[in-house]
Amino acid sequence: MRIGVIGGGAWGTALAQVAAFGGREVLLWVRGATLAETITRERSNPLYLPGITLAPTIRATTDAADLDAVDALLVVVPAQHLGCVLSGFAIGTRPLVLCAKGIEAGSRRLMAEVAAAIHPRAPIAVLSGPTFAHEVARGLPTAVTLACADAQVRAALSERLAAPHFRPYASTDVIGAEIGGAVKNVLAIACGVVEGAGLGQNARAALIARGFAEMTRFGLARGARAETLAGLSGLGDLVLTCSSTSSRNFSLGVGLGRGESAASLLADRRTVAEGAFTAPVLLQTAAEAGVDMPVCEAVCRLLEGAAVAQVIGALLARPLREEGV
Ligand SMILES: NC(=O)c1ccc[n+]([C@@H]2O[C@H](COP(=O)([O-])OP(=O)(O)OC[C@H]3O[C@@H](n4cnc5c(N)ncnc54)[C@H](O)[C@@H]3O)[C@@H](O)[C@H]2O)c1
Ligand SMILES: O=P(O)(O)OC[C@H](O)CO
Repeated sequence: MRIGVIGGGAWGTALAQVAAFGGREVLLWVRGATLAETITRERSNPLYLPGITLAPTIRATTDAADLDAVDALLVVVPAQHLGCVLSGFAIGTRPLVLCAKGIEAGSRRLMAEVAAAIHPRAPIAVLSGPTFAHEVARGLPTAVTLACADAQVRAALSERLAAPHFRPYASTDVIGAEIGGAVKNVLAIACGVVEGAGLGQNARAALIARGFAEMTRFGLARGARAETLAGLSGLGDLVLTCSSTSSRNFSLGVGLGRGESAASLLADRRTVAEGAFTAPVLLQTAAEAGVDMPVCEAVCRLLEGAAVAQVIGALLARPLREEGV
């Protein structure tokens, strides 16, 4: 199976490195001609994944038609651009492996819904889990959820993408895998706020646990399975992203917690902090489904400019309730 990767940010480049394991050829579509040339000639992506020497079998292109020659495509562009980018490719019946974590603003659709509307004949898979790109690219051990409804496609993709340091766990729960990845980014911002505001480790652990309850409530309401939400793409990724400044979402939260404005923190960013875009649309979708998500709502208020002390005070002043989802 020849693999193509759409998107030359940190994660697309790291996944190209995984797919190139063992000398297999990989074609990586990126947006800029200079970046494409640097990746192919110098075997590095200094813009998005500095310090990593890429496999010699990775070739980059800016021409969507070049990807007509591959058998399956990993789609690794930010969630808000996925629809627009995918419209530029002819996919037919080839599998699309969606690797972005988010919900499309406006349409309120998950990535699989966006992709299926544009390429209805393509089998859809979702790859998600606790995966900092720079660790994966360095060959450090990583496990992910690979969800796809089609058993044959799922098995073929799992086998093709597995490497000694990269272990896909197969699932049929595409919605569950998507929801874990989208919601954890919002919760990671909340945990960053706790860090930035100096609220302590107890508060961070409480946020992870109550945030997971929110993720589970929302996921179950959307048809996700509880075991997927408790797996790599849900709880696993939540724990990773809520614990480390390597996370762009957590770092954004740290800035908010220190009292910096969302506008200044997001201005001129080259890299994406998906939670900032997912938070408002997640809240709208949750309200529509009658699901209460107080932590995610607090993140929305902070992104809109509310004061940290006020938002934290309101969260803590909610009526006492029984524990559980
Ligand atoms: N970086 C990671 O560790 C990691 C791990 C797992 C999943 N992800 C997810 O992968 C997705 C891509 O993130 P990333 O980290 O590779 O990106 P990045 O932050 O490294 O780079 C930004 C990317 O966005 C692209 N971009 C910017 N504006 C665009 C536009 N108008 N149209 C199309 N593309 C545009 C850039 O070309 C670049 O590829 C996100 O959904 C992210 O949550 C990232
Ligand atoms: O840097 P973040 O916050 O986008 O997190 C990257 C990955 O999603 C971690 O699994």
